[in-house]
Amino acid sequence: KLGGSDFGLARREMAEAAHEEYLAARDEYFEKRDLFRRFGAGGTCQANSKGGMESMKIAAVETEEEAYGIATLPILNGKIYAIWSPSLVQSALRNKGLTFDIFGIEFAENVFGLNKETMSIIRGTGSIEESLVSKMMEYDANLNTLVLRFLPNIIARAAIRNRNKVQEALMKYYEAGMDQKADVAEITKVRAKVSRESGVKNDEGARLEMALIFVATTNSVPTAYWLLTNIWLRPNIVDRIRAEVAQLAQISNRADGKGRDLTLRISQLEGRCPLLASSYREAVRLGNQVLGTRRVMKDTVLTDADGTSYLLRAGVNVMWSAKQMHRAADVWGDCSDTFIADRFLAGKAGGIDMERKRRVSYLPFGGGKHLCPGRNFAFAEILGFMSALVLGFEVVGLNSSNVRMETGAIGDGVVKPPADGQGGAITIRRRKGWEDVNWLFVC
Ligand code: HEM
Repeated sequence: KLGGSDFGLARREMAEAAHEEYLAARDEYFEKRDLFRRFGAGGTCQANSKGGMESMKIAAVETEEEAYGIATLPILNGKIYAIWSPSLVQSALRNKGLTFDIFGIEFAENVFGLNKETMSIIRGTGSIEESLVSKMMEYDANLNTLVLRFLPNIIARAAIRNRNKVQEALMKYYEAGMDQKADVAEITKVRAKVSRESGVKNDEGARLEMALIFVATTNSVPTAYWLLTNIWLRPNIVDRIRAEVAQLAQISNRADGKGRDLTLRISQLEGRCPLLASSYREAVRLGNQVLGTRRVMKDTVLTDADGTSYLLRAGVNVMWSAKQMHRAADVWGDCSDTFIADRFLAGKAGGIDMERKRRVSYLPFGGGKHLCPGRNFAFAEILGFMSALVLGFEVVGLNSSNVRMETGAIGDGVVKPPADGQGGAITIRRRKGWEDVNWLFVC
């Protein structure tokens, strides 16, 4: 049965198997390299410093230096480069010879159903109704069926049906020119203006704008879920964060006599609510399982922190796993799989070296040219939401056995919680004495 939760399960199993294979390939590689090294015959992945060899070629390995951080993995008829050295990933992110554009463009064509004309413009140039929210979420849940590009009308029916509903609503919106009204967010206005000026037709522009809704929600919503559940499973953390947020709340009686206004200044959250900010970074660290991807556009040399250089051949894809980097025990400690709310508080890393290692290994928002432009917005919306929740609401019925972070499905950036209500129901209600509060957020 290719649909619904069975398909979701199969995708998770595929992703788990892929992750296991990735780790097994890395271990096998380390093991073989040590063997080669012992016999003095060569390694499976050769540093480039002695003559510009492609990584993975057998050649003499003379030194007993640290394990190489990259290797070639055979895949179907080709190969990919898999990187597990955090500093080499950083080097890949900064390098202009590697790009994500190609994948982004292919992804947009498939999953937003754009026509050839719009795609050629993109290649050349380089408020939703309540009911549409669930359509968007169903689309997101079934997105991977579309990404497969295999018989989409059969296996991606749910994704296409929900995509159509959202896009029809967007078309009405853009065709009526509502995006240019005074109270519309600047990002919406500017994007629509740019796409019109580039020659994208209104209906296609509307299809394309689904991308903004997609990128703005697909990772933020599950991240908010992992933050909420992990905080509320620890009552003492709720109390401590509540105390942090309470000192920022500016409360005044409303002029119309209808309760009180409570204003929270988002720009103060980072500096004055350190435990809340640390909990957010910890939820991001654990929930983010993104597979970073780049295409090597021309032969490119990457250099690792130890000075080892590798030649990467044009046309090959490069991948790395944020999950592996975010959970490496030598960086995050033995409890690297556990949520520790104060892990990111100043001075908790255990010295400057560890702090540096953590910084290099923390890649939830990618980097380089494609560094997520929504990361500060995500911080503001998730911490704003959470600070109001912790101050004025209580969460009832959360059960730790229902909060299960499994391996994400292929294509997931942030792993989604169990679907179809399998994570159990909870109730969110106003705290006593906070029923009359109207929440205001300013930057
Ligand atoms: C916790 C929330 C979020 C996470 C974990 C996240 C993560 C990411 C990652 C990993 C990338 C790819 C970067 C790379 O390959 O180097 C990305 C790209 C992107 N994100 Fe986010 N993101 C989040 C929230 C948002 C929000 C709220 C928006 C918009 C409002 C957004 C807009 C984008 C866009 C437009 C790109 C493409 C950038 C490009 O290709 O140049 N993201 N994000």
